[in-house]
Amino acid sequence: MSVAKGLEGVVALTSGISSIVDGVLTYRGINIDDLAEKANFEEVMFLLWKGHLPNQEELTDLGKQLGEQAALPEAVLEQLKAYPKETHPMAALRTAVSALGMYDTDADDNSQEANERKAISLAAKMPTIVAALFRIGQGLEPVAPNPSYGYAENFVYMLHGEKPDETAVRAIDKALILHADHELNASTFAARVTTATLSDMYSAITSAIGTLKGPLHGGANERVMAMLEEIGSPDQVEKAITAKLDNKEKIMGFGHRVYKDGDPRAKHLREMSRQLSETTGDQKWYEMSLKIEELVVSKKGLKPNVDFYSASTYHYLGIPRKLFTPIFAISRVSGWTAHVLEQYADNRLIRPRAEYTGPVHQSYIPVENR
Ligand SMILES: CC(=O)SCCNC(=O)CCNC(=O)[C@H](O)C(C)(C)COP(=O)(O)OP(=O)(O)OC[C@H]1O[C@@H](n2cnc3c(N)ncnc32)[C@H](O)[C@@H]1OP(=O)(O)O
Ligand SMILES: O=C([O-])CC(=O)C(=O)O
Repeated sequence: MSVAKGLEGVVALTSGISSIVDGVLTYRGINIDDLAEKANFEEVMFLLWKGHLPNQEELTDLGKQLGEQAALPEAVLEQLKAYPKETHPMAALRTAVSALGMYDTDADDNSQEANERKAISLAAKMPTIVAALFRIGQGLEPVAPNPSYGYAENFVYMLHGEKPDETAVRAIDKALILHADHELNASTFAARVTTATLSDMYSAITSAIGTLKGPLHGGANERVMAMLEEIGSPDQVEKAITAKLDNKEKIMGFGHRVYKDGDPRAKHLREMSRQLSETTGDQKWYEMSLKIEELVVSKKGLKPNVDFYSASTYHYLGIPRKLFTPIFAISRVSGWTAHVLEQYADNRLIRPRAEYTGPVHQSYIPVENR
């Protein structure tokens, strides 16, 4: 047996959802550059789930369903208030999504129809959970969703309790589009492994959230912000990054298992960060990020991934850093659930092998002789 450590380069399954070919990312064959500029996130969710862009009637219907299903079961809302205050919102989100499964009487109905309904319900409820966790953490009452708002608009509304401004809504909407799906990344793989045992969608999404939380995956965006705050100002960048690299520390938000010549999503987030640095009049975070990019590219040949400029972008939007990875999850649940649907449609248990490297020919020794 030959081992591909980290499964690098292993093609584990076929998928018709998103592709990365020669550094170009597409959802259902549509370049994400196009989607980021022209679509809204509701269209992208529909595209991922159904395989084609919605017509106006389908889009209106999806918006209606998302609005109707955004409220949480009262018991789940009460649970959120009982979680320890210092819990990371990704841990709380993982637990809350798992709890949602217990309040869905169809949780174990794995028909296509029931799973499509659950995909919409999960996508509708995750922003409500994240916004409620944020407000509870601030000692505030959660704000109930407003079904008349669009998806990104409703999320920002539930965070702050007031009608959000258009710039913030469009920025969040675009970020959600850019994070929606990404072929067989670690959290999507986790969701598919869980699904392939014929377990339920809530279990698969719980696995995926736990996997996204890690700093080598979605958890990197929060660490990027921590690094920017730790460095403090553009004139400290060179010293701090050189020290980290000399110390063999990884620079969060750089490098990628698949993209070796740059992540196509990063340019959109870089531009969003630049624009927000101008509109807020606060250049510091964007300038620091640019300097870090220049240094890491020249010293290590590593380019920023999707997590790098999302950090300064969210910061400019007034979002606290503990919510960065939960916002990633709010977007990626669209891709995860699309992959769960695809896995059920043509399932086979996912069970690779391990090369055994432990001791051999050992005998049992009774406890009194050990
Ligand atoms: C949404 C996402 O999940 S995007 C990725 C988010 N994660 C991060 O930003 C964390 C920082 N980046 C990393 O840890 C990695 O680049 C990963 C996890 C994204 C990819 O990992 P892999 O494909 O396994 O690459 P691996 O970790 O083996 O790195 C290869 C070499 O590049 C170096 N390297 C990779 N990324 C970085 C980095 N960010 N900073 C410094 N060095 C790095 C490694 O130290 C290694 O060097 P070596 O060969 O001298 O030991
Ligand atoms: O594909 C990966 O390995 C990680 C990534 O960029 C993502 O999940 O968006």
